[in-house]
Amino acid sequence: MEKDIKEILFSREEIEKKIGELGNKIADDYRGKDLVLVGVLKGANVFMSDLMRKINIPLTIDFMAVTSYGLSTESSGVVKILKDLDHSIEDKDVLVVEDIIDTGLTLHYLCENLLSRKPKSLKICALLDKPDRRKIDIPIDYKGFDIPDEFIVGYGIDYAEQYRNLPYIAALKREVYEK
Ligand SMILES: O=P(O)(O)OC[C@H]1O[C@H](OP(=O)(O)OP(=O)(O)O)[C@H](O)[C@@H]1O
Ligand code: HPA
Ligand SMILES: [Mg+2]
Repeated sequence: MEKDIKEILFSREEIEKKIGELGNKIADDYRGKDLVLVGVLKGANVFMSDLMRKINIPLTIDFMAVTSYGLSTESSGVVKILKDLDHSIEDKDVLVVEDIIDTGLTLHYLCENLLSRKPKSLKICALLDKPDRRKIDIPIDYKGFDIPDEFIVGYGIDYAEQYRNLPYIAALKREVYEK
């Protein structure tokens, strides 16, 4: 896997430090509320499991699985729901946990869908923000890092379902996906 990596953008240690800061902020803001973390599978799986252990207040978790990239580096523009939430979010304080916001199409679609279920509040926590490629504006309430316009892998994030198990966040060499 390492031979396909162009550059490591954030090390395991940098990610851990940032998630500690995000977790503290979220715990302060949601103390006394009915917090539900909604993880967006599969990409946010690793981020979600580290983040929730840094939010030191009572909370519940749930997951949705959506996909729009498939085996490509370009969004198909069609967001497909593969798995829905297990529980109702009506009157809950929902925080969507996402690994990366690129075009914004996935979260735009997801937030519209979640808002129709009448949560008390809906906010977004994203580890990575790639603003150069945005097609739809998405307000990010809790953000980890800004990233350049490169195709990213690692720490849960894939190219064609590979590289999710890298412990760091990296840019993939162009030659790997421009064949
Ligand atoms: O802002 P966007 O351009 O919509 O891209 C961001 C989304 O794309 C990726 O998911 P993907 O569709 O690859 O599914 P996955 O999480 O299973 O990898 C990523 O995990 C985000 O959910
Ligand atoms: O840079 C990316 N890498 C992997 N998956 C993605 N989905 C949107 N952007 C990306
Ligand atoms: Mg993907």
